[in-house]
Amino acid sequence: MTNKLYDTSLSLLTDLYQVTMAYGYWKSKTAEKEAVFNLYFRKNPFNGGFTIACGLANVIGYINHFGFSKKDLRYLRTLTGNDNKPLFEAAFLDYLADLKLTCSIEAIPEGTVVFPNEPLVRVRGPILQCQLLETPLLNLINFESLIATKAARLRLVAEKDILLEFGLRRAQGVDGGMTASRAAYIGGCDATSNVLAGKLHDIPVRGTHAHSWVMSFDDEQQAFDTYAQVLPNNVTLLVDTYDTLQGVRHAIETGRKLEQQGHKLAAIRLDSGDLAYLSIEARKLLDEAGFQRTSIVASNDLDETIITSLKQQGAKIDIWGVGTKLVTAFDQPALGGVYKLAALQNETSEETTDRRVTGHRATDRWSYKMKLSEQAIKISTPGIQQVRRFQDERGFLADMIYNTEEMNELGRPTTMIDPMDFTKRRRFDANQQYEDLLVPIFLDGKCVYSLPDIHAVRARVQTQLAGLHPGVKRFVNPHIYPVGLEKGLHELKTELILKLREGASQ
Ligand SMILES: Nc1ncnc2c1ncn2[C@@H]1O[C@H](COP(=O)(O)OP(=O)(O)OP(=O)(O)O)[C@@H](O)[C@H]1O
Ligand SMILES: O=P(O)(O)OC[C@H]1O[C@H](OP(=O)(O)OP(=O)(O)O)[C@H](O)[C@@H]1O
Ligand SMILES: O=C(O)c1cccnc1
Repeated sequence: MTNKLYDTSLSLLTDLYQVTMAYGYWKSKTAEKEAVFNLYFRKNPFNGGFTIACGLANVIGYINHFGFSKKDLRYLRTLTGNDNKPLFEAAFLDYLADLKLTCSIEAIPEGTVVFPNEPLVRVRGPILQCQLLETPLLNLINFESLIATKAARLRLVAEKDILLEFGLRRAQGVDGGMTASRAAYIGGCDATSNVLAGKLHDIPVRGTHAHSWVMSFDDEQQAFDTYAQVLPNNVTLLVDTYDTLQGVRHAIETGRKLEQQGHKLAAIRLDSGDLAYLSIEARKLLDEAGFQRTSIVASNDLDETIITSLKQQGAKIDIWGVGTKLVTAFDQPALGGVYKLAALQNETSEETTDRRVTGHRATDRWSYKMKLSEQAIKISTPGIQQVRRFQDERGFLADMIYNTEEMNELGRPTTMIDPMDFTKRRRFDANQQYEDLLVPIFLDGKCVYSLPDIHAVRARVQTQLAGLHPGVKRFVNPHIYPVGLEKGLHELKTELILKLREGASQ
């Protein structure tokens, strides 16, 4: 976990504007006002049809260690405005020194398939605290979900083959590498080459050897034989340093010597050239020499498109080593998750106003909030949101976002409306099977969630993917999984948009 790596307070791991806004709330005496924020993304990455939720374990670690240390506060005290005077007054820093998070947080467990506009995390608590969490939560969830999704895509194309994550050397810094290794394993990799990730996250570690090993000997045969003598129980030989097929013959020769000593040649690795042609030819040479059980590993800038193509070409590859394009999410370097204010505790004076604004039943406690935009996709959804996933024995049918406050009053919602086209509606009858996806993680600042181990999270990804229709999982123009708003929430949102637009034009 992040905090194991950086043994220090991470509370300053945020954008300055979160601290200046926190100061603003404190100064204007609204810091304790209860707010609700939702964290969600607007588009699946890689032009795909699904996303894998990941990063919650690090969120829990971050929040459990939250607190401004003396050094943090000393640093904040040095910050100045454009008049060279301190940005924050001392009493605010004293407030931060004593600050303990009391937020209640619900989230969708790691390893769940999720879709655009669904709240992955919902934070409820004093607005100052919710605000301070925006940047770290986005940082933690966006990257890990992105990499877990990439790995899940690789797993889909690799099918039953072994998938190794080789990315550390190309990762975005130390934490990029550590976090990517964790998320890649959760998404579907079988092991990583990253030894520290193996130790900290309990991920299996695997590896072969580099060209330098071969180059450090006078000839390739000597290099292979020596490697096999030193590590007879872990022999995967990289055969492409000089001439790949000649390298395979040298590996076979080493394999024969290994067999005489009761060991086996586990695999050879191809790292350049035409991987389809070379793997087919290498397979022939190995089989003819009686090494049918020796596997072929391939690496070299692989991604899901190349692996698909290699499989279509009949490549004889059993193990895929994927680095750069996995850990850097090469074709889409960020998931665009956002964190938006969705409700604010009502005060008596606002209650009346809000009732008038929304004309809604359950607005006594909350003023619902949303961000308007010229772009429909950027309009946020108000409410204390939950996601209800309807399913049957064949898999997932649709996800309905609803307002938990409305549920208390209206009972079970049954009509779901497509947010992009309100004429598209779907009814779910009362005995339709469902699961509510967000579960309690923190209650008044106290962690109430017991984290599943990483292997269980990894297994969850596969069961979740099995619940999706194949069309949603295809890479080219995937079928769009239905996600809609519960009718009451749709109406609330529509009323609020109309009201805000009216207000803005006055
Ligand atoms: N048969 C194939 N079909 C599709 N893509 C392939 C095939 N064989 C290799 N590739 C991919 O083609 C890309 C470029 O390979 P290229 O031939 O430039 O590498 P190379 O021969 O190893 O050169 P270098 O030594 O610079 O790495 C790599 O991403 C590799 O995975
Ligand atoms: O290609 P990736 O998916 O990132 O997988 C990791 C790469 O790292 C190693 O190469 P190295 O960096 O030593 O040099 P190379 O690219 O010249 O092989 C390995 O041989 C792979 O090619
Ligand atoms: O073990 C390997 O073969 C390996 C590890 C990291 C990067 N490339 C290859």
